[in-house]
Amino acid sequence: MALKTFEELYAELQQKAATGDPATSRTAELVAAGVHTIGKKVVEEAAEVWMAAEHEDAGRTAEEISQLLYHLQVMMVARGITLEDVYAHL
Ligand SMILES: N=c1c2ncn([C@@H]3O[C@H](COP(=O)(O)OP(=O)(O)OP(=O)(O)O)[C@@H](O)[C@H]3O)c2ncn1[C@@H]1O[C@H](COP(=O)(O)O)[C@@H](O)[C@H]1O
Repeated sequence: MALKTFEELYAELQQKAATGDPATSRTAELVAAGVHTIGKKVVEEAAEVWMAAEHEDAGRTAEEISQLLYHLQVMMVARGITLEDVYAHL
């Protein structure tokens, strides 16, 4: 299985937000829905990471973390925040 990097996912999501069809792209659908909707997903996925870390195995926790990272990237794309904007604070 070819693994996707954080940078590759971000580039894909930028493309989906710009040209994707909300009927077939979850990213385009979320970006069209807006920051309020995306923010609720970020909080929901963060809670799922916490619950998985406390009560489930590492594999399930990793899956929830991937969903949180996805939704954080969707928020970045929706707000026009680049990877460099974030890396500058790390
Ligand atoms: N990595 C992800 C990814 N992770 C999570 N999700 C979405 O987040 C959902 C998981 O959250 P939930 O379990 O809460 O799902 P849900 O209950 O159906 O969500 P709600 O509709 O209720 O809000 C999944 O069903 C996906 O819709 C993702 N959607 C897309 N990607 C990747 O993003 C790229 C672009 O995808 P599209 O924009 O869909 O083409 C592709 O590489 C995808 O693999």
